[in-house]
Amino acid sequence: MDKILLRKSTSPFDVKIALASSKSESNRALIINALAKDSSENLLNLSTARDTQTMIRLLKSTDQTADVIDAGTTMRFLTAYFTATNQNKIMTGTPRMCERPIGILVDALRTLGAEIEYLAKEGYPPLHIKGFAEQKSSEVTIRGDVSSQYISALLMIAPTLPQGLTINLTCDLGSIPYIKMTLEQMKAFDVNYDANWEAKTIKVLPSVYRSTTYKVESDWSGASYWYSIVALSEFENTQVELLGLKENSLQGDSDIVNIMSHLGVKSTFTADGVLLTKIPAETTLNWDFTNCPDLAQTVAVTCAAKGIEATFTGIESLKIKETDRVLALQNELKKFGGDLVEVEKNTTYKVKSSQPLSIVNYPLSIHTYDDHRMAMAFAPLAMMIDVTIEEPNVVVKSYPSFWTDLQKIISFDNF
Ligand SMILES: O=C(O)C1=C[C@@H](OP(=O)(O)O)[C@@H](O)[C@H](O)C1
Ligand SMILES: C=C(OP(=O)(O)O)C(=O)O
Repeated sequence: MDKILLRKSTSPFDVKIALASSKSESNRALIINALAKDSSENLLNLSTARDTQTMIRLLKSTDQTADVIDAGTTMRFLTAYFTATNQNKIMTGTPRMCERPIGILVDALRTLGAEIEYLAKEGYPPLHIKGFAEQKSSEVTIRGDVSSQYISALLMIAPTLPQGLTINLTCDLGSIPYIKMTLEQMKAFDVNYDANWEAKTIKVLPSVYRSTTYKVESDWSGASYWYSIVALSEFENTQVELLGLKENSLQGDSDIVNIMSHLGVKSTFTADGVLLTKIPAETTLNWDFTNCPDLAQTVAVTCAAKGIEATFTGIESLKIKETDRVLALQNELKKFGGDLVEVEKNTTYKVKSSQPLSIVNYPLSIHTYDDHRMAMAFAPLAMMIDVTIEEPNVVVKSYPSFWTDLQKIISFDNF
């Protein structure tokens, strides 16, 4: 299936969606559980996302080469895990994965005493983890403005190191909720930490993970596409209940509740999840995505299509994700009269909107750049117009049942 044509929604809907579970929580639970030297049977509701299935496969595999495909957390978390457990492994992935930086994590692991070599370009996968004979330092200093995944990776192995670990963070921190998610999941497995966010230090003493039953929450990043669907639906009585989401979530992307309250969606928490209903939208939005970078594409498409004037900050990290998401958004928003215009170098962007949509070429066809979030962020346009999504299978990275779920509200053709 290399294209899918989504037919414009023609009626209101009232559906319940059993969302995919969070790949971020799942991948942390799997690493921590492996460090607790337990099987994964005590982990409930693990994600079916390819990123998580890849993590499960590679944790079990005895092959020397670990191919993470395009999973960033799997690459970064396993690099630290294989180091801490002194395994001789070659870490690799897709060509794009080999363009996503890992030098900051490798430098930190080398400071701790690991022997790691780059097999192609300095600072990028593929790399060869050769061993970790003895801990040379109990402290590392790393910058926190490139990817929080390096910090999460180091934190999870920290209690298993003979001297424990103190992490000193420099620069402006990004994706902090993901670091807090890591720390909370470590705590769930009985490991404590001492974090001083003012001083930007996190200390973990040598300690033992205690295996426990852990249930993964549904995925708030995946929920964001349903918020966009409700925001863009032309029918006032449309509503969607997303199952398995909690009001007090470990996931920073639960901020979508707040963002969408400005864009026309009300959230009401229920016994089973959250009910989304339509409310009037505001005309402008200013949002800093530093703590929720994965929501930026969803919100950009929603604002562009709804005619909401939006200013985005904190989206620098989008350039080093599955694709350069800033460029991908610019290219695709332009196809219906929108854009993402850089107004201050690398810091501030304005979403150009188009109301009514001004389609440059019919039929509207969205290129997805091997990025699941491009496919899912543009799919809600089907509330307003027929739209083709190219390479729709990309969604398997985080939300394999996305198209099946979408079929509950609209019809579409595969080709
Ligand atoms: O730790 C995690 O689970 C993630 C952290 C974020 O990455 P960065 O820290 O690189 O922003 C996020 O974009 C990614 O989808 C998942
Ligand atoms: C950036 C993402 O994932 P990762 O960095 O883990 O590949 C994502 O899922 O949007």
